Amino acid sequence: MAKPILAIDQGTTSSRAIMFAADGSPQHSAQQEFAQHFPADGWVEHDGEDIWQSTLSVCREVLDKAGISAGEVAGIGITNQRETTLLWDAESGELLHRAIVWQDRRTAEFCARLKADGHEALISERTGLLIDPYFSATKLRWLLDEVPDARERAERGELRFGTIDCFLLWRLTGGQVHRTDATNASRTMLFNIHTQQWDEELLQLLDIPASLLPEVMDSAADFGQTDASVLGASVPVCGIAGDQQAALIGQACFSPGMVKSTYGTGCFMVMNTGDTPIRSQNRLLTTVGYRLKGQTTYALEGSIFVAGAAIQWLRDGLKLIQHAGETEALARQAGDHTGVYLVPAFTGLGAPYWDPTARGAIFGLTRDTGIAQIVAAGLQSVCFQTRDLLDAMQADGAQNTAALRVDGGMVINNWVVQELANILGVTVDRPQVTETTALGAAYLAGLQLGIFKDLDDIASHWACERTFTPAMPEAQRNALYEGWLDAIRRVRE
Ligand SMILES: Nc1ncnc2c1ncn2[C@@H]1O[C@H](COP(=O)(O)OP(=O)(O)O)[C@@H](O)[C@H]1O
Ligand SMILES: O=P(O)(O)OC[C@H](O)CO
Repeated sequence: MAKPILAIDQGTTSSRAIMFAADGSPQHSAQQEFAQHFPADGWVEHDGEDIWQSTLSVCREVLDKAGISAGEVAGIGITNQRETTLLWDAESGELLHRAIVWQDRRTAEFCARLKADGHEALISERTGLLIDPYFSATKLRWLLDEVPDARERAERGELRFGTIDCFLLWRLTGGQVHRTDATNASRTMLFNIHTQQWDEELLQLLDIPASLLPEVMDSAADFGQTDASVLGASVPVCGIAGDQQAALIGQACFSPGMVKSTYGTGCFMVMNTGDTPIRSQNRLLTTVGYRLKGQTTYALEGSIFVAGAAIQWLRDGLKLIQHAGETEALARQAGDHTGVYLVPAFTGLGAPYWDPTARGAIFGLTRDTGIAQIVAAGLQSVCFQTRDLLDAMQADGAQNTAALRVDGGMVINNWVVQELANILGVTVDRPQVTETTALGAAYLAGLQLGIFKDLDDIASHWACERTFTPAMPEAQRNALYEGWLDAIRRVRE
């Protein structure tokens, strides 16, 4: 029997490892949360050592649970929170600063200056992105400017930059391999998605020394062998993709027009657009969906910064609930027309608004409003934000959005998924395996290892667990959504 595949899913709030059998079924998993640091308004950091230690520990735990040694694993696939930026010393591996997380807005002013100086057209054309603090480039520049001696050391070639995949690969290989894949590179705002190379002109514009950057590989490739001392044996790392692209693969969205939406800390809707990098007219991102055998498949993406994070805030900030799981029953109690809207713009608004200065608000409170109504509004905000994205995608010409494939930690909540179908007015399919991010990483590794023949072979493994069909009159759907748009207008004033 073919050996299993170990998938590492390094997410925003936790690190996970899942052992997949050679047929793609999940066998064992381990998960560890780690600390979030909020040193100033709009700043979000992770300790790179926490990321590394939690990843190592879940890998060891999952090997233990499976009762096998690392030598019995066919290969490793890595998927990761994207854009989050680290800088380390090439010799000692010492990190120069905590990771600046994708949600972090500290470079908003610098981004505004880049826009005012008229650089957006060039950056968009080359990278498919918009100028926003979300992407790695301005975070890296901030590190070079603010960490003592960093720029001088970078110019002497002593430092390495990496997104989380790249950092984990570096550590797993004992500091031997400095590589990333095309999906992660496409989120840096330094990578030319047409030529599939780091863009010299953008490096100059942003004052980033090229020696910092990793080699960019296909998403299924021989990235390197782990150092035997790390997991107890040397294992090949043969798949890497950013988590939203990995979910696209795990959801088998391989034909142009197929869309998936993942609900974790944030929400990311990604549509396969085939070999054409479609330029959005509605402030969506053009990005690399996956690159296999040198062939790039592009995608259109809508990124929302706060989805499950709103539920965490209800739990940890407002202390209205003790566990995310309680929200489903509360939302059912809330009643249909509460008129309460929660806009979770804690770190600004992502697609399609891209407003780093907006902040959150709750509207429509009355004496009848209680915990249930606020919780329901928190869950609904995720559905309304998805509607913003779907409308933008359809305005960009998306034809085939009759069914949306969903996954991520939030979709366990049946109320949310039903409400999503209601507010979108489209069918929503929830697959049997909702850990599609890790599954996508396992598929990539499996492709490289020859465990899966091709994308058709992978697609044949996708199975729907439940279909949610819209059950709300159109007039009600539109009236509810109008209320949301009004709330958005008010947080942006
Ligand atoms: N039953 C639930 N209802 C609503 N939200 C939930 C539920 N269970 C988990 N969540 C939310 O899902 C998120 C976790 O999803 P996950 O995919 O693990 O996130 P990430 O990969 O970003 O760390 C958390 O923000 C949590 O609040
Ligand atoms: O950790 P997640 O699942 O919320 O995903 C984070 C995204 O990759 C950020 O772009």
